[in-house]
Amino acid sequence: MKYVSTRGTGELGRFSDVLLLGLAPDGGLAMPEHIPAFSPQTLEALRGLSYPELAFRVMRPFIDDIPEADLRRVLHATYHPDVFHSQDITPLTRLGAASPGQGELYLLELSNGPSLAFKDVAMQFLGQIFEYVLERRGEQLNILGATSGDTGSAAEYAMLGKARVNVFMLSPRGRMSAFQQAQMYSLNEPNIFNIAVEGVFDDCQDLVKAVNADADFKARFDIGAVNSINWARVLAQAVYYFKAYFALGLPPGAEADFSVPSGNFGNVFAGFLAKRMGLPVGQLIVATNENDVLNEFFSTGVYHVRPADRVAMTSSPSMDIGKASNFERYLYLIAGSSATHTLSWWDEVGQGRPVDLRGTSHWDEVKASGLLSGRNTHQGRLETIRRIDQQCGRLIDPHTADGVLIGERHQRRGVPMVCLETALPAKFGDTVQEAVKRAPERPERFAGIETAERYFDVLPNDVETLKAYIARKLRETVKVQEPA
Ligand SMILES: Cc1ncc(COP(=O)(O)O)c(C=O)c1O
Ligand SMILES: N[C@@H](CCOP(=O)(O)O)C(=O)O
Repeated sequence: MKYVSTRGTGELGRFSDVLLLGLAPDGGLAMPEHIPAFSPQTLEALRGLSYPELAFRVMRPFIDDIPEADLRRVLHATYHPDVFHSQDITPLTRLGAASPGQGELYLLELSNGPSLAFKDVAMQFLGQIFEYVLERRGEQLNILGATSGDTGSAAEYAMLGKARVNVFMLSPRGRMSAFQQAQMYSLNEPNIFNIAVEGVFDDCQDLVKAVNADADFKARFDIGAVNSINWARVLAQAVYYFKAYFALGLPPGAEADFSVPSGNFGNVFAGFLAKRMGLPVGQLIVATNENDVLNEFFSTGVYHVRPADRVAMTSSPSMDIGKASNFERYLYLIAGSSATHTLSWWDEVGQGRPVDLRGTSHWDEVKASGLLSGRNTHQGRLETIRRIDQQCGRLIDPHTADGVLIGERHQRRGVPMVCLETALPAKFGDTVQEAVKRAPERPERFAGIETAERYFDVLPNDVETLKAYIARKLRETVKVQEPA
């Protein structure tokens, strides 16, 4: 399978190339040349497979430059019950019926991995596959990432002790939960560099893109990416939609709906990918918090990114995002894989102008694509956490609550609604406490983490300062020599 950029300047290579590349040189995102779809028979043959085998079958059409046996080995090492604390890796739990006469509500548990968020599912794969590809090529990778709280720790846990990888992780200073900050900043490892940026998540993400846009710096310092701008992240996330669908035990071809707490649009795009691959996904619900740029688009046809000073601090902080990176992949597909369209739309986005699809055939395509949306607020979040706790005996985190509430609003008679559990409540103790008047349980390994010593540097929102920092840290790191 060959990969191209959403903005169209030539081929990017095959899977291993785009894995290490992260972002395309023209600033676009890597996409497969086409999306292979399973026939109904092939799809049925996936039913009942173990997670690693299912992952192999779903990902294989996109990864044809790694020998089958090696890919299987990597996937079996990644998706191990010891890592995800469940034989099913991503178990599906029935919550009950939202209201009489409506379909059943389910929770897809994605957050039982090392960092207690859904990011682990794909990030653990990235840790393994990076190591495999870098080893084969004899190369080194310096990952530059941006986090609003969960990608950071998932990436750092996945890359801990990896000899060929360093992680530079940008986080918005003071805008993550106390647990999230402690989880990342307490790591004192030679290959991990935590950087608190004076800005919001979007500033961090823009810095990542700006560093990647400097071709000389990127090549000189082997800069790679772990955010969902990296195709491998999205691909690995598509697998759990298949797993959940088969776990529902529906008759062949019957539809299931999914509700996805959304910010950077990676998770819901992975669901859209699964749908395009032939999985009978009906509605894909894009659930946002008060930072509702995506809800605005799906309700009006206008995508208008929010400048940093208009990104609110909310009680689902990991979704405090005003620019959704993977939205570019979605619009690229909506436009029939047209890089010309994406290029002109992102030219507008780059200049702070809206992309307005109202009255166009593209808007018809959007409406036919199955994506719908809704927006939640602090009050709705608290009430949902409380209600699901009381009615179902299940404590959920604030982001998952956004997904559950908006999912319920879109429920269809007789169609199951699967709500993605994107983090565990332990990560957002204050909000959960406010909702149910008790502290969420946390795994023993995180006891008292908030009081641990913290290791991070503070940088201004400035790309040249960041590049100088990376260069200096790599010079100082004994095991990484500055390239000649
Ligand atoms: C807990 C949680 N929920 C939801 C999201 C939103 O997911 P996405 O950015 O893939 O839309 C994030 C961050 O990405 C998150 O950390
Ligand atoms: N919510 C994320 C932000 C980045 O998302 P990603 O999926 O693009 O890595 C976070 O918690 O860091």
